[in-house]
Amino acid sequence: MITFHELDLSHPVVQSITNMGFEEATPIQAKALPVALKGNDLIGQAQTGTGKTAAFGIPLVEKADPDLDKIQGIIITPTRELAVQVAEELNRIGQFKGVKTLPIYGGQDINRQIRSLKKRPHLIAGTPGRLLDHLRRRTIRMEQVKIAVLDEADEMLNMGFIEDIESILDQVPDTRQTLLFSATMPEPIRRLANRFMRDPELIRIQAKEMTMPNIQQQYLEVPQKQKFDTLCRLLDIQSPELAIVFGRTKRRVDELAEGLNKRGYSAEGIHGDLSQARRNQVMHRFREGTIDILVATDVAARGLDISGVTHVYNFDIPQDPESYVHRIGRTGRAGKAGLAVTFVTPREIGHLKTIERITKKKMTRQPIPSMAAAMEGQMRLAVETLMTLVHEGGYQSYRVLAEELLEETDSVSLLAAALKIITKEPNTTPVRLTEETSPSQKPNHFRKKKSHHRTHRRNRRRKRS
Ligand SMILES: Nc1ncnc2c1ncn2[C@@H]1O[C@H](COP(=O)(O)OP(=O)(O)OP(=O)(O)O)[C@@H](O)[C@H]1O
Ligand SMILES: [Mg+2]
Repeated sequence: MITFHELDLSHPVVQSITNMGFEEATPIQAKALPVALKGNDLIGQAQTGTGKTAAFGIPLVEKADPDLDKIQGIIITPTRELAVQVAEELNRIGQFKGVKTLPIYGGQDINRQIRSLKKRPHLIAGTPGRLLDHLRRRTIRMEQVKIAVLDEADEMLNMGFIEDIESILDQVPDTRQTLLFSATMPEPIRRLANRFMRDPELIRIQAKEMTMPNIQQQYLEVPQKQKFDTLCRLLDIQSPELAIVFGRTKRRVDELAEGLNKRGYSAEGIHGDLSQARRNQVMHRFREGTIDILVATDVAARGLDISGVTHVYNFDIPQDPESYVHRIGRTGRAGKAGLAVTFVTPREIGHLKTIERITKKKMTRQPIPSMAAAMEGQMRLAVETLMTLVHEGGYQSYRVLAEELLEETDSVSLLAAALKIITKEPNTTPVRLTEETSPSQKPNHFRKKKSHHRTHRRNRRRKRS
């Protein structure tokens, strides 16, 4: 194990890392930091939730000069939410050194961004389209950029961002250092990446499986029409602290969020058709626990780090194994435990097997839970709620009333009635979902279809986020 003191970092950087509660470097950090600090290009691959952000964030902050009022590093991310999150983590790493990072993304008022840029951030985390926009307007200049990072590099290339990324990197001085990170790095992507990089060192944390061992993986074979009731029962039985439910399309996400609310769960949906203000609001409410179920398209599959996500439900089976790995990786982060449950219709079993083969990990089959099991789960939760209160106290003012009641009625009847009141009995309000098609049996089919036509790429990008 390597502590951050052994890594030759400056005092203010060590101070902020300590302040963030990091004690030891994670394996990818231990291997990538010395290479990145030395100034070499690198391709870093390690499983989800293992601290890749700090693996590039620490060198970015370490190499930035807080007294130079110029942009000195850029991080390109596939989604807006990820740009925001990466900027936040880098601001924490830079807090004592005085290195500031600004997120720049589409859907936010450009004039407001221009005003923020005038405050002279040292680092920028942004999405490709909006970064290019600022470069064209010359509101971002990159003459002083020394490090460029592509986070979730393979996803950006899948999404057809390659030309945008090339145009951005074209404007960064050739002497720059380039770092590329992702939990998944298919071979063709690595070859392609070499175009942007000089002699990159490949740093891979070798693992038997693509997924983290602390994520328990299960699947249920469920007919399409029973999926929603099954999800509700699982939620009743498992009572997740925070859960993400992934749906295939935007319509699916809207319908699922609405259906869950009808049945008394506190859920909100996020996808690329919502206004950016709304997307930010939903993420904020989920992070602080105001809602406990986030229903999402794959827009939330990459990189998002929300502590307390205990469960991931793939309501619709993901399109390809990479997407599966990233989706379930929203739980089980930083060593915590997590449970991932995937629904598969009888005709999708072949697709599930493909995912298992590529991730080199078997999912455990679970039966469809019964209504009685859901009821039992909710009763157990009621008892837990009650016992927590008993231990915590704070019900003194109810004691006299309780004693009076006990004079007239027996204690078991009283307690049983009280439990019935606090138990949320399974709700069976009818909910109808529009049918969705299954993913293609050829998991990577859309990746092979390359188009260099700009409008086409833009359309596809919009469809995916
Ligand atoms: N050395 C460390 N010690 C303890 N916690 C850490 C350490 N490094 C990072 N973390 C925490 O671990 C969590 C996951 O980190 P991060 O988001 O960087 O993972 P990632 O590898 O980028 O995952 P993904 O592939 O999903 O993007 C974060 O909450 C981060 O603050
Ligand atoms: Mg990440």
